[in-house]
Amino acid sequence: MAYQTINPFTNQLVKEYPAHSNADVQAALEKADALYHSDWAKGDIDQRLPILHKLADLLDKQNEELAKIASREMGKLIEQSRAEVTLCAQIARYYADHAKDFLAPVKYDSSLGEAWVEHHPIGVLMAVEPWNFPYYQLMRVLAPNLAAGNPIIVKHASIVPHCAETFEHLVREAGAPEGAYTNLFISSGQVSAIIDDDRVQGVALTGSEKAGAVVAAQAAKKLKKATLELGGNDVFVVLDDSDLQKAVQVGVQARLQNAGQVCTAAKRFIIHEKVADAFLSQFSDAFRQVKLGDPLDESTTLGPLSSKEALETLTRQVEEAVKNGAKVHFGGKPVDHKGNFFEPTILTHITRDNPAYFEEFFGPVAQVYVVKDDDEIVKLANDSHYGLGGAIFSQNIERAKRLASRIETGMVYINSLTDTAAELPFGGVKRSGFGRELSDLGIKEFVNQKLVVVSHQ
Ligand SMILES: NC(=O)C1=CN([C@@H]2O[C@H](COP(=O)(O)OP(=O)(O)OC[C@H]3O[C@@H](n4cnc5c(N)ncnc54)[C@H](O)[C@@H]3O)[C@@H](O)[C@H]2O)C=CC1
Ligand SMILES: CCCCCC(=O)O
Repeated sequence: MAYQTINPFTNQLVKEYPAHSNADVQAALEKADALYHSDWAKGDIDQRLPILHKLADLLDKQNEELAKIASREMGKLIEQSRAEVTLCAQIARYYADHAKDFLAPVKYDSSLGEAWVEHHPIGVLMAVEPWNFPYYQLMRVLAPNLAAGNPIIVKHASIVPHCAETFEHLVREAGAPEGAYTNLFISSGQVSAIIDDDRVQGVALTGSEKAGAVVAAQAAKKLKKATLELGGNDVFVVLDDSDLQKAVQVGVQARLQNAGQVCTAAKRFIIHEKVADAFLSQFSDAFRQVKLGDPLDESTTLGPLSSKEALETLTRQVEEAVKNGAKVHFGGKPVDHKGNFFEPTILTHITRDNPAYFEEFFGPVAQVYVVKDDDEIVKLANDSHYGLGGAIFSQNIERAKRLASRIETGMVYINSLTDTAAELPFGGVKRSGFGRELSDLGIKEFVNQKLVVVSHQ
């Protein structure tokens, strides 16, 4: 697995990073485990939280430089890369300000005596992260666990090594001791060996269902906890009583942000039959306005996919969908360009026997389904192997809330795209994974919630 920076807009190799050896892995494990057994990890949380404040300040100060590194390495529009760096600073500050309260002892009334639950770090964690939010995915694991005292060893995606290395340098510059956060350019086999190591107590993975299944099994074999943030095939429901203009405008953003490479992107558009024609017409018009180009050019509205392989996969998926009966309402093809561009695309008439019906399209390809009532919406939304997020547009909030409760996902947003914020839990069900990141839930995934009881006897 070569760690390479290849600019997705030019497909030019920029830099190759040397892989870390098994000796490097052992050294990282020794440093992380030694830190876990030190007062830094097990002692007062107040010695760790200033690092997160400093990290947030560094992210804000270096936002433009960090954003350019990400846009050049994985193709995200520069404005979206800036927003990602800002979001990372917000997550760092959130845990700097709230972790102490989240991890404070919780008293329990009990007939057995004075009882409370303490929160202790459990040890070294292995994080395995994807390229699509090259900094945010790392911060989602680092911030809560640095506050809690769990050292992190991370394997980032092989196509974003510059982001990976830069993030590690920032964490050290913020004052984190050696062993608190270590980035390793390693293979899947080396990840497996790390998970197997008795000094590692848990695994956090964000990525594909395939990677999640393999890594979670490796963790389970050694009875280690895992959190998995995997793929999604999220619905974007537009009801007959929605603000259609807003639904179209948000729908375009929800499908095309990050060139559609978002686990919680809107992928299955479920439109009430009364507004289907109007929605499709306005949605197509909006796709027609899209400007493909260099992600660093502020006027670009659709950048390239992250890699040649991602473009080949998406092209194959669309071809297969059409072969099995889908209709191309708009777009449908890769763009003849040196970069990895795919046209903004709308597919309709996807029947349940079409493989596309159950597939996630990790790119600017919208599947549109037309339904007649709310029961059909719920049936269609839940007829999926995934259960990550979802969005419902309606001006009848009570109706939307009822639908939100019936949709089998980990998150539902009403009159908004499926978003994320430090203070809100993120995660899904079914093959979208398990566990939650961010909020008060995220910081408790890898702590020992330890009961202490002082008997009255
Ligand atoms: N839930 C989410 O936020 C994301 C989900 N995805 C899903 O992943 C798919 C492909 O994106 P990729 O980044 O290529 O996902 P991927 O699952 O191939 O890679 C994610 C991370 O897992 C690592 N990995 C893969 N197989 C592994 C193994 N056997 N052992 C250890 N590590 C392994 C990769 O090197 C990378 O660091 C997308 O189609 C989407 O479904 C991708 C990005 C984000
Ligand atoms: C803005 C939403 C972030 C989703 C991160 C993901 O694709 O895993």
